Formats: sequence, structure tokens, C-alpha cells
Amino acid sequence: MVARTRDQLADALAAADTVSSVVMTMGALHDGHRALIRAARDLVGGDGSVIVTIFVNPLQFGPGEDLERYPRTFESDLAACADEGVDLVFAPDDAELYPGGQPVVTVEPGTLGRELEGAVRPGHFAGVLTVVAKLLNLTVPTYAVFGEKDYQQLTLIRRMVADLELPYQIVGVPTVREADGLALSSRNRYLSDEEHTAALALSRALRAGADAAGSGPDAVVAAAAAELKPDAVAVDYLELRGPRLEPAPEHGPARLLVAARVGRGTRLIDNAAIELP
Ligand SMILES: Nc1ncnc2c1ncn2[C@@H]1O[C@H](COP(=O)(O)OP(=O)(O)OP(=O)(O)O)[C@@H](O)[C@H]1O
Ligand SMILES: CC(C)(CO)[C@@H](O)C(=O)[O-]
Ligand code: BAL
Repeated sequence: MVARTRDQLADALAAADTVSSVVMTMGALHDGHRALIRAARDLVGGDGSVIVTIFVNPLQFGPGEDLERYPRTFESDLAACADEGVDLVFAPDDAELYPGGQPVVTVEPGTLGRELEGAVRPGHFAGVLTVVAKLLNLTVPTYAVFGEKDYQQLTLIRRMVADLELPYQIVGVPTVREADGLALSSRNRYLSDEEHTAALALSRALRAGADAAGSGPDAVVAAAAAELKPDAVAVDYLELRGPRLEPAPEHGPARLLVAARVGRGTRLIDNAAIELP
């Protein structure tokens, strides 16, 4: 069942009246999204409802980014949702979700919202958190499932839900990768074969960083940096942080995050858990 308007969504939710989980996407669904949908199903069981939202949110794109070019594959997305047994797809257009145009009140993501991705994409996380808050309040799920591939996004969504007392449980799902290590991403379809090969430097860097964990935090970053050759990728950032993206600890769990531009300007992000002994 597909709801295009908030009224259709409200009717479908009233008819279902059961525990539900939501997976929010911008469409162009791939196996990473399918892993989220399966996790969403596991959380609610066969009698619960899995809702997928498909919406390319203009508020999170900056000037000069790929909003117009972003892949839109609605019919095959619906087929993937049907294949995964999704109960309800909510796919509003811009006017339905932002009836007054640009919203006046938005969610301010704080300091972390201006770091890492936020430093390269000013305003991005205000756009993400605002649409996530709206979609949570429209779909009123028990669970909302997000991918660790967008680790800073997941961290900020957890922060928003805690700080604003939003009554939803946020669940993270590990990154799904190609056999060669590349993290699945809708933007991978921008890559030529040659660029795909160059993009493998990101996951290689993360593995090299993890392998160097025994030698301490500086060694992790140095080992990862050595894999990111400037002739293959243009690095926006490579940083080791704590698990909630606080400054990196000397010991214990940490997260290594990388963002880089590949070829004709395709921006990719990736990250990995690092255990510092
Ligand atoms: N490889 C992946 N493994 C696990 N989750 C993923 C993966 N790729 C995307 N997701 C998750 O799917 C959800 C929707 O993401 P989105 O539709 O932006 O897909 P995407 O592939 O990340 O696209 P983009 O190329 O825009 O980054 C997010 O929670 C995101 O973290
Ligand atoms: C969470 C999200 C669907 C909000 O537009 C988007 O940022 C994404 O696809 O990760
Ligand atoms: N996957 C995060 C959405 C974005 O890049 O805008």
C-alpha cells in the first residue's frame, strides 16, 4: 500500500493499528536499505507493520549539491518494498511535506551538526533532523531504523530523540558492503568502473586503521591516511572519534570516519568501529 498524502497515511495507520517500525529513505533502494527493512521486520514480527518512507528532502541539500541529479527510481523501489513484505510506503511530494514552503522552525543540531559532514555541508543536519522529526511524528512508529553508514546522522538522531523527549526507539544497523568492501550507497551509481576502483580506498583505509589499533590512536589515523592517495580520492576529512563522536579516547571503543570525493565529484562517506586496547 502506498500513501502519497498525510491523510492517506493517517487512514492507513488507523486501519493497521499495530506496533510498527519505520525505515526512512531517499529512494534508489539497494541491499543496504533491504537490511534496514529486514531489521525493521525483526523488531515488530509478522503481526506488526513495517513502514518505508521515500522522500528526497530538499532541506538537507546545499547549493551546488546533487538534489536534481539524485537518482529517482520509484517503480523499482516499490517492487523492492513489495519483495521485502513492507506494509506501507509513504512517499509524499515536497508540497505535501512542506505545505508552507521552507519551514520557519527547524531542529538545530548543535555543535556536532557543524563538524565532519556538517562542516562540509552547512545546514545539512538541520535539514535531516527536521525531516526525520516530521516523519517520526507522521508515522508514529515504535522503532525507527537507520544505517551506521551515515554514522553522524544516526548519532545526531539519537541525540535529538533524547534531548527532545521524542517517544521513539532508534535502532542502528551495520553497514552493508559490496564483496570488494565498498559501502553500498545510492550515490555509487554515479561511479564509473575506474572511479569504483578508486573508491575502494575508503574501505581499505578503514581496514588499515583497524589493523593499526594496537599501536594507538595516532597510528590508526596514519595507517588509514596512507591508503588515501590524493591521485585517487580527494579527502574531505579522516577522523578518529569516540563512539558518540566526542573526541577520540586513548583506549576502548572508537569510530574512524572518512569522507572523500571520487572522480567527477561523487562524494562518498564511510566509517568503522575501532577498538583501542
Ligand atoms: N550500505 C548501507 N548499509 C546500511 N545502511 C545503509 C547503507 N546505505 C544507506 N543506508 C541507510 O539507509 C537509510 C537511507 O539512506 P539513503 O536513502 O540516503 O541511502 P544512501 O545509500 O545512504 O544514499 P546516499 O548515496 O544519499 O548516501 C539511512 O539510514 C542510511 O544510513
Ligand atoms: C534519514 C533521511 C531519509 C532523511 O532525509 C536521509 O538523510 C537518508 O536517507 O539517510
Ligand atoms: N544518506 C544521507 C543523505 C544525504 O547525503 O543527503
